[in-house]
Amino acid sequence: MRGNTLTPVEPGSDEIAGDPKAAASDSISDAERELYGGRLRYDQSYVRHEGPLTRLTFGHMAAALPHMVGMVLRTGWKADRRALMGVVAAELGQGVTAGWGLVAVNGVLAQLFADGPTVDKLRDALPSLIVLAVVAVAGAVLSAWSTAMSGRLEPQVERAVSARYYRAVTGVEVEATERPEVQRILEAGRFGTDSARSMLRLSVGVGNVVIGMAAAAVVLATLHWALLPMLLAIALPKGWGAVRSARREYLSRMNWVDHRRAIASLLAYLTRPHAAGELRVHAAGAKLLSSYEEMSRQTEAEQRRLARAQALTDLVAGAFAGVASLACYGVLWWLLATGGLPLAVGGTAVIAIRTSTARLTLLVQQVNRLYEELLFLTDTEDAIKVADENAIPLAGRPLPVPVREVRTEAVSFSYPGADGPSLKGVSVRVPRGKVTALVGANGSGKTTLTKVLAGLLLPDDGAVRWVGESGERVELREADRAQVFAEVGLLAQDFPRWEMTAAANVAIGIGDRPRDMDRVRKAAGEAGVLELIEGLPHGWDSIVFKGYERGVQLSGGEWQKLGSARTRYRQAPFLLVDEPTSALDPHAEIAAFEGLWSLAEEGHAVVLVTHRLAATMHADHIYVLDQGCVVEDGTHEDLMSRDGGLYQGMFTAQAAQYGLASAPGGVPGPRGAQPSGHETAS
Ligand SMILES: Nc1ncnc2c1ncn2[C@@H]1O[C@H](COP(=O)(O)OP(=O)(O)OP(=O)(O)O)[C@@H](O)[C@H]1O
Repeated sequence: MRGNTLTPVEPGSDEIAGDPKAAASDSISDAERELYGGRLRYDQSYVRHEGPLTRLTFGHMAAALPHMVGMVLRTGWKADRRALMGVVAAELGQGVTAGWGLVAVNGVLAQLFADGPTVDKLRDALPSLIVLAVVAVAGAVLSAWSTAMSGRLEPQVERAVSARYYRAVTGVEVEATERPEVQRILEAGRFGTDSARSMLRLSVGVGNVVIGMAAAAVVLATLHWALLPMLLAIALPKGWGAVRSARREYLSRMNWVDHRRAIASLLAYLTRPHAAGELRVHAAGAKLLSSYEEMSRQTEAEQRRLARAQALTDLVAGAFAGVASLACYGVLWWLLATGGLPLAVGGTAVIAIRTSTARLTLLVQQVNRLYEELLFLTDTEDAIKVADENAIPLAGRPLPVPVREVRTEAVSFSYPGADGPSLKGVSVRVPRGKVTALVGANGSGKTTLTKVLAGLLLPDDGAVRWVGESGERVELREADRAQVFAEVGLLAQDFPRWEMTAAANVAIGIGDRPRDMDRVRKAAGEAGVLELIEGLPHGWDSIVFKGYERGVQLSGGEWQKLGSARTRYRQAPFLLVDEPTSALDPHAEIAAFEGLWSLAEEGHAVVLVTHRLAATMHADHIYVLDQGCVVEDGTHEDLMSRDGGLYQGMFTAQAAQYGLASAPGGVPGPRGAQPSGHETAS
């Protein structure tokens, strides 16, 4: 199969917003099919029926524009009101100077067309000429002031909108982020965060031109009423063209979002260190590059389509504006010929119409961009709204102090869009001072259960109770979630590897609270990574990603130790660790398990998810999950005594790899661990 063939999809299946030409570039490439299993376009029904289209009508836009400009101005007001007032004053001033300029031009022309000797006419025109010079200087000063103030204001507005968006998005319930319709809206909002900045610049530009044109319109209207409709007749076709082009551009961008993201990710893989081996040895690099070229050709076809359509729209708008200009000059001719307009006023009108037409072209370009940015900013506003609707509640019932244990009672949970539940009627107890192990086959629901215990996922059915010393309890749904999170330390299977210093990678375990380097070192020591970090040329200031000036590369196991140090540094009472030793060497693994047991002895609750059953032998209580259900639970001894039990089968199979199948007790446990030193938590 050749790499660059494009197959058209079924006719009519993908026309965008009733634009049949959109179908021309909507084809599927072999690369899309091979790497992504089908056509990569933003969800068609969304583009066609939901949010974007409903707001693409001219009326909706006209109504939304003042609202959005108002929002941007309010953001600017909050960020830096002096700069905003400076910009507005400078723009208003420029409009006024433009109006004065025209009045002065009219004065000069009136003097020049008057009767009398030229020297006298020039002398009489001098005051108007001086006004013209002052107006020009004032215009230049005001323009420079506006540039300086906008430069100060724009980044602040962008920061404010971005921070608002990302704050809202990071506060959304994890379950909601799994819902495709929410995910889509949140993702679309990302593209509008810098639109606020552009909108401010464009609003200022549009404001400037509009004020200039309004001044010209006032001057023209006072010269002769008929001149004003002429100006409007030239403006209308260009305005129509601008809105049409912006709509087309926006729809195209929305429709190609997934495609563009996929291309960006293909290129990102080519330079990622962790992919370097396969890129070369498996020749994956060649495949990615050819796919990139093939998919880029598709976007180029789309760009060509847009450029052709834009050219056609410009042509039509230009033709209508040209006809309007001709008519305009015809009326002017007629007025001058019939004596309805003095010659000097005719001259001023010609200058006003010419400068207004030039401004109009600028206005059209700016409104075009403003309209497009407005659509993206509306997406961001929608995303913030949806994020707020699905936000983790900020308040709730306080947890008991201290919490003695967390319980799930007949908890069921299905991921949005999944075929079936990942947890079915699961009841477990996680007491402080004990190690509770979750075991089971891949996909049996262990990680999902830890997310429920952490308060990240709210169950569909059943209850999660946080229980205090004297039995008082708070259910997760009504609990103050910030307090729940404060109780929990996570070491997830795919824990984040922050592209920052080693110190930051540990200290981020307590969020934005002040860093305590003594405790960072202590946590690193307990996780077995202190010597390594302190032996690096830049020690704790080493950036644990190669490519930076102080960058270093850590091995998988070293990263796991750093992740473990982060969780320890957090010092949360409930520790949820998911496969914490998968990359560790045998000695490090034993040390890591020992560490977990000593944490339990200090009073922490440890939830251990692992496939290493030699470690679970010494857990206080073991829950065995199978297809989302707890099918067995008890101590290792209890579970091993169940002939034909799932745990017994798994343990025996693993032990057999070491030739120890017949002697379960003979599998080496963590050094120094107390096999039966913990009470059973059932
Ligand atoms: N984000 C998700 N969206 C939809 N389904 C999911 C999601 N995460 C997990 N699942 C499904 O839920 C089930 C349980 O997954 P979970 O990750 O809890 O299993 P696990 O026991 O931790 O597996 P493993 O041992 O492989 O880590 C699986 O069938 C999985 O496909």
